[in-house]
Amino acid sequence: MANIVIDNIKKSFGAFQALKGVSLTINDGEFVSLLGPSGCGKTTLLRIIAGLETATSGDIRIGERSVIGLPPKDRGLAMVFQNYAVFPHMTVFENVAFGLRMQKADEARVKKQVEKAAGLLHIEPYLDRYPNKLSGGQRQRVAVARALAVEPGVLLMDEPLSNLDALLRLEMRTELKTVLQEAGTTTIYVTHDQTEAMGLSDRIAVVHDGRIEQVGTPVEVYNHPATRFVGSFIGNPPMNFITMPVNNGQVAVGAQTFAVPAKGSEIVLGLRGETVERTSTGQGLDIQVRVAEPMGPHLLLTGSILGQPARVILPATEAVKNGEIVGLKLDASRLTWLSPESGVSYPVAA
Ligand SMILES: Nc1ncnc2c1ncn2[C@@H]1O[C@H](COP(=O)(O)OP(=O)(O)OP(=O)(O)O)[C@@H](O)[C@H]1O
Repeated sequence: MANIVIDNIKKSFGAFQALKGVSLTINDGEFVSLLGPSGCGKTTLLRIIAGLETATSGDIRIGERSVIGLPPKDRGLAMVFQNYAVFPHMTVFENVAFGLRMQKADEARVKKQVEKAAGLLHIEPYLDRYPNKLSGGQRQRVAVARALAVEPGVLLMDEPLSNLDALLRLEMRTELKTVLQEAGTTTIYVTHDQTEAMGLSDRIAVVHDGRIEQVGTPVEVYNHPATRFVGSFIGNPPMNFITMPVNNGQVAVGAQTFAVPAKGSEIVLGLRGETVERTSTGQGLDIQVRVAEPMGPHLLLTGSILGQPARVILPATEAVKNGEIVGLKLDASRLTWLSPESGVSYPVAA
C-alpha cells in the first residue's frame, strides 16, 4: 500500500519541454487517471514514475520514500503498457506467473494468484497456449493479468484497453475498477479516452501541454471545468462556449437574468448541452437548429446560439425540425462562467 507524491516534475527532450512542472499527490488505494490529448506528456510522466525515464528536475515519492535514482524493479510497482509485452516463449500461465516466480512465491500461491487473475480477465481457456495463438486483445489481457497477479501496491497503466473492441473495453473497465478497489491498489492510469477516465477514476488529472490543468473527481471536472480546455476535452458533445455581453454585472437572456463575476463588458458562458430545458423562443437562449439528430436515448441539436456554434441535448421525446428555432431555458446552478481573455473559469459561488 502506498501513496505517490509527484513533486514539480520537469522533463525536457533537448529544447522541447514535455513536462513543465507537474505536481500531484495520489492517495493510498486511489485510482487517478492522467487524461489528455496525444502528445501532452502523459506517457512521459508515467515512465518517469516507473523509472524508465529520468526527470530533468523534481521528485517522486512512493510511500514517503524518494524513488528518484532507483531502478524500476526497486520501486514497488507493476506496469501495464500499451505495447503489452508478453513473453512469446512462455505459456499464458507462465506469463501471468512471471512476477510471482520472480518473487519466489511457492507453487500453491502461484496457482492461486494466476487462476484469480486469469478468471478476472477471462483468459482461463488459454492458460496452456502460447501468445502467438492469441489475438491482440487476448494478449493485452494476459499483460494486465500478469501485473495484477502479484497484487502490487502501485499499478501504472498506459492505455491498457486500447486494443480491445468496444464491448470488451466496457466490460474490462467495470471489472478493473472492482478488482483494483478490492485489492486496495494505488493506480495511475494513462488515457486519452475521457469516457474511460470518467468511468474508472476516483480523480482525474487533466493534462494539457505538459501541465496539469485540473485535478478533481469525474463529477467536478465535468460540471466545473477549471478552464476552457477542460470543458472542451471532457464531455460528448463538448461544453459549449458562448461569448455574451455583460451589463452592470448581469447577463440577460430572454426573460432570464444571471449575476456574473465578470469585470469587463463580455463573459464566456460554458454550457453543458444536456442542462437546458425546452421553452418558448425568446424566454431564454434560442438555438437556431441546423441539424436535429435522434441519437436513441436523446435528441442532439447542432446549430448556433447568438451566432456561435452550439450543440444541445433534449429528451428523445422532443420533436425538432432542421432549421427550426428552439427556446432553451438555462439552469443557473449548472452554468460555468469563464474569462474571455484567459479561458479560466470563475469559482462556483458557495
Ligand atoms: N524520447 C523522446 N525524445 C524527444 N521527444 C519526446 C520523447 N518522448 C516523448 N517526446 C515528446 O514529448 C511529448 C510528450 O510525449 P508523451 O508520449 O508523453 O505524450 P502522451 O501524452 O503520452 O501522448 P500519446 O497519448 O500520444 O502517447 C510529445 O511531444 C513527444 O513527441
